[in-house]
Amino acid sequence: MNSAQATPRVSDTSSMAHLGQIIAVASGKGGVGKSTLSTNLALALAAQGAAVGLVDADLYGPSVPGMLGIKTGQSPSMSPSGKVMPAQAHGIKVISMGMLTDDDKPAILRGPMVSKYLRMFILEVDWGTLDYLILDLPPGTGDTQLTLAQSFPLTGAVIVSTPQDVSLKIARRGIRMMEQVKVPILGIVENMSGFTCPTCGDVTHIFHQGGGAKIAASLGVPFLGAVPLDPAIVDCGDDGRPLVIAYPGTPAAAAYRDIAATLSGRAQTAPGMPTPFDWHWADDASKPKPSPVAGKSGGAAEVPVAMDRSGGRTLVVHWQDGHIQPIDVRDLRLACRCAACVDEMSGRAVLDPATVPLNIVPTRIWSLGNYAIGVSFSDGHSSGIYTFGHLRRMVAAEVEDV
Ligand SMILES: Nc1ncnc2c1ncn2[C@@H]1O[C@H](COP(=O)(O)OP(=O)(O)OP(=O)(O)O)[C@@H](O)[C@H]1O
Repeated sequence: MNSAQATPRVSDTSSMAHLGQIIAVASGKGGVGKSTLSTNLALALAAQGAAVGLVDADLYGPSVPGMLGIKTGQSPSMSPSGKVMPAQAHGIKVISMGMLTDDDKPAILRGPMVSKYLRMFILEVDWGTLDYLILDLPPGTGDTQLTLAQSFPLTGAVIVSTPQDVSLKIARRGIRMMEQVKVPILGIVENMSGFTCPTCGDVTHIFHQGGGAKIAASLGVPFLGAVPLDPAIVDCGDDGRPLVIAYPGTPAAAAYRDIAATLSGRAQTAPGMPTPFDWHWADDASKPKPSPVAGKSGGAAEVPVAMDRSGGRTLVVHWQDGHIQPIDVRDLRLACRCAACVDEMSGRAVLDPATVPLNIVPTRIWSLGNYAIGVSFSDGHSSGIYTFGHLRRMVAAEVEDV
């Protein structure tokens, strides 16, 4: 187990509050359309009126400047306070390694330098006050992902996949990696999921459909939408005018806007409970404060407004729609979906309920973004992430095989 797994992170959100929601766009493998999604998502959020920054965190193969028509190889100017001025393109602020080097000369950087540049891109850029900072991660599960997850209070990650089984399996691995480093999964996007006819605009499904939605359901994370394959996206990438700007009427542009609307809707379902919190179960220290807004019918089903304990063995979750849900703490342990408890590929349970002590209790419960909680238990297990959706859907049947 590495240090990221051993030491759950409790975010210090206060010093980075001006960055707004920090959303990482990730994929298990390259070429699935991550940079295209990051760029169009950032523009779609900006079109809703949000202040948006975009970090091209792919230091080795920066593609965002090309997609946005930003000049490369020119040193950015500095603000009077000594911060790097981001480029401005189509109403969003952007920083990329491509702005510092010619884009045909990929950066050769050792691990510590990767970390240094990423910190600079996030902390030493004059972002002003943002609603969203979108991070376009390089493909895979390496240094960049770990640095970002461990150093910054990410609101969560959007995972991009394509419909082929192999991609979806790799996406599942990416999700597991994010969960291991305690980054909540905001959802999965299936890209290139059907073909948009350039003549009539109809979408034909040339690969099988629905794999992204199925994986999302099996992992208990939201499915954010499917973006069809559209040849115009490639031309837009080459022309520096992303699809939502150049061809806003296409099905793919509508898909990007829907994804942005879903993500921002989720961000706005607050106020839930104030975060961050780090609740010590035994003495009730640092118990999460309840939301200023009490639960009532018509509220959101998957937003908790308070958490409590009852009798030492029951976690009581009060939801925004007024539902009060008692959860036995051993059931909570048995419902863990981390890679050690559920097989990564098949989704089958690996945890043997007989190995979980009857008197198990949580030791700590902490907030992860505004989307999930992490729990460490008295048996030493602490790698599970419980999204609010997962908690809400926990029913006796899920844990009846005790
Ligand atoms: N829905 C789509 N329809 C057609 N082409 C697409 C679509 N999405 C992305 N592309 C094209 O696929 C190629 C790869 O996209 P992109 O660079 O966004 O992928 P990536 O996952 O960020 O790749 P990398 O791993 O290199 O960072 C680009 O040429 C892009 O224009």
